[in-house]
Amino acid sequence: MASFKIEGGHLLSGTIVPQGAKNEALQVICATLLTNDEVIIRNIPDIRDVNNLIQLLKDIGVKVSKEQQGVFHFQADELNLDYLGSEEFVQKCAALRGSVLMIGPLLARMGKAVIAKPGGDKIGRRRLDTHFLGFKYLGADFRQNPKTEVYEIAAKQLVGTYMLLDEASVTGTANIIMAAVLAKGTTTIYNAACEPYIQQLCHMLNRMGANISGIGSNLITIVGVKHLHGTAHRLLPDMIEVGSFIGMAAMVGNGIRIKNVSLRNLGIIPDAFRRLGVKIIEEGDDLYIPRQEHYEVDSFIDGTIMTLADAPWPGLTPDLLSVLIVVATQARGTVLFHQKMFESRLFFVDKLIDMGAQIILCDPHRAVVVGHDRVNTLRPQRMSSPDIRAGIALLIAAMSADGVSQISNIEQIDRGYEDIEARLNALGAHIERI
Ligand SMILES: CC(=O)N[C@H]1[C@@H](OP(=O)(O)OP(=O)(O)OC[C@H]2O[C@@H](n3ccc(=O)[nH]c3=O)[C@H](O)[C@@H]2O)O[C@H](CO)[C@@H](O)[C@@H]1O
Ligand SMILES: C=C(OP(=O)(O)O)C(=O)O
Repeated sequence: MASFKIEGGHLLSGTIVPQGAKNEALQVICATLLTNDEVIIRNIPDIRDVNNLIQLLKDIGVKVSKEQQGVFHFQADELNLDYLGSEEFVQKCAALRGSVLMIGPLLARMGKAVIAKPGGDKIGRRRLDTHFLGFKYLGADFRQNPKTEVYEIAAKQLVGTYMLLDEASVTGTANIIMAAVLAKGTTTIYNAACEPYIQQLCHMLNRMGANISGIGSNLITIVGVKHLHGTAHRLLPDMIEVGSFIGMAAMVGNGIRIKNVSLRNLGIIPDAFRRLGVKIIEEGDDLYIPRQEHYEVDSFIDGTIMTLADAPWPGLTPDLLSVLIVVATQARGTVLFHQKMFESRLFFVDKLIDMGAQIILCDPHRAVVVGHDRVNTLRPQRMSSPDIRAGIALLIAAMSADGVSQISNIEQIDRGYEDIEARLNALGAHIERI
């Protein structure tokens, strides 16, 4: 298990370029399974989750070649069907949540998929009901082995239909769309998730010959086609990384420019930081975050205490609440965070409390942060990263602390942030991988 040793108290300045979006990458890489032709994807981040998924695709016979940093060619013209059912493949899938996104394309193309309960963050129960209910609507047969937690899905012919999803699941929606593009007839998905990740997937599929409309809304219509062909696709900048850098710039920045953020795809993210009082200047498609001597939490119009809560897109993504919490620890004022979607994502605040933050964890879903207004800086600590976003939040907290901190289990951070210590050290951070 690797660790970061962080010498805090250094101000960061300069320009940082966000990597390609992890969650989009996981979807569109799986979508390459839908055609015999070559698909080229650009701006692929060099991170653990994406690299593990690419390896899984190679294992099942997809030809993958790297043209240059971030540019990969995929060709799924000869898949190894026997390996798909093997114990080894099923176990490898279990290590990576993104592997679940292979089910839709495999079902559409091969008529069957076998997958173990996927891994990912330890952030509470993460059911897959929406995925399987969607496949069932399309006529698939679903079986679960309760002992091995292996799921088997099979269908001779998927047939389009109307479906109302039980919740707007991000990967669930992507999976159902990928299954429906080659189904017979028309599929209508209501209560669909509509994150930029999903929009990008739909645009790519349409360029491959699919017929998807309603992109960007929660009502998606897919007219099935007989086959898809190759295309080229470029990933958007990772909006969660952009948000993480805004948080970092607010806490320890001395003027930070985040380049080419694709502002119109950030949705409400910059405004969530602005509600904590963080000044963000939009310059073309860049964000410039000046040094924040002080920042003051907004209140609601009626004067009541600010609440920041997650919600399905275009609401605030749950993936940024951990970073927003760290930023709030040094704001002037009080804010209530309500993490509605996940059950265990707030427990990491214990570590911030150990660092001297004033936080009341009301219950697993709600935490009140009373900001220090920079009067007291956080204290250095030894801690472990429970999940990817808590990991980056703790890294930001450690960079702001006066002294040397250590964060273990940084493999969680590596799941989603490319070469993070080198990129932050280039701005003036003092982070060492040990
Ligand atoms: C690989 C990937 O893309 N992962 C993202 C994806 O995970 P993933 O697609 O697995 O997450 P889901 O959207 O399925 O659900 C996330 C959680 O939110 C709950 N839920 C979901 C929708 C809803 O309307 N109400 C509700 O309460 C679910 O029960 C679950 O506990 O979306 C999550 C929610 O944005 C993000 O945190 C993950 O980073
Ligand atoms: C929860 C996340 O990832 P995953 O869904 O892959 O666990 C995340 O990216 O914040």
